[in-house]
Amino acid sequence: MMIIDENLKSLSKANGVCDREELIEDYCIQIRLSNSIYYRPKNSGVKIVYGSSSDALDDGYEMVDPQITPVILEPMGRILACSQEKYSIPRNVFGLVQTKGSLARLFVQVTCCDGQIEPGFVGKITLEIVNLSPFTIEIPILSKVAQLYLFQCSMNTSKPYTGKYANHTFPSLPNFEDF
Ligand SMILES: Nc1ccn([C@H]2C[C@H](O)[C@@H](COP(=O)(O)OP(=O)(O)OP(=O)(O)O)O2)c(=O)n1
Repeated sequence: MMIIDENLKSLSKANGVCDREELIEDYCIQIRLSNSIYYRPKNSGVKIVYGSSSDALDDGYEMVDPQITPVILEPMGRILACSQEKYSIPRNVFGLVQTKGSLARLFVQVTCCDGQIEPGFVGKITLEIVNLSPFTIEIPILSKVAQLYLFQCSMNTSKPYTGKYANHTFPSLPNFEDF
C-alpha cells in the first residue's frame, strides 16, 4: 500500500523521515541534489572486477566540489552524487526513488535501476546520475532531481537496514566487503 497525502505527512513528521517539511508532497517526498561533493569516474583505462575490492575501485573515481565545478553532464556523462537531505525510513516502510519527470524527459536518470531504500535505512541517498541525451545538461545544486515514494510493509522488520551503505553523509562508492 502506497502512503500518500495526510498519512504521508503525519508518518514523515512522526518518524522524522525528512527534516525539511516543505519537501513532503501529496504522493512523495522530494529529493534535492546535494551541494557537497560528488564523484566523477576517471576516463583512464581503469579495470574494475565486479565483486572484488581493489585500489582500482577508489582510483576509478575522483571527488569533485560542485561549488567549484558545477554538475554539467556531457552526453553519456555520469556521476555519483547524493541527496541534500538525510532520510530515515521507518521499520515498516519501503522506499522507492524515481527520477523527476522533467529531468527524465531530458533523458537523464538519477538511479541506475537501484532505487530501493530498505526499511530502517538512515542516511543520504546515493544518486547514480547518467545523461543519456545528446545534450549537455547542467543540474544546479539543490534542485529537485528525484522523488521518494513510500510503501507500507506487512510488519516491522526485525532487521532494519544497517548495512554498508547506511549512515552515509556523502555519495557511497561501490563496496564489495562481504560480497
Ligand atoms: N540509489 C540508492 C539505492 C540504495 N541506497 C541505500 C538504501 C538501501 O537501503 C541501501 C542498500 O542498497 P542496495 O540494496 O542497493 O545495496 P545492496 O545491499 O544490494 O548491496 P550489494 O549490491 O553489495 O549486495 O543503500 C542509496 O543510498 N541509494
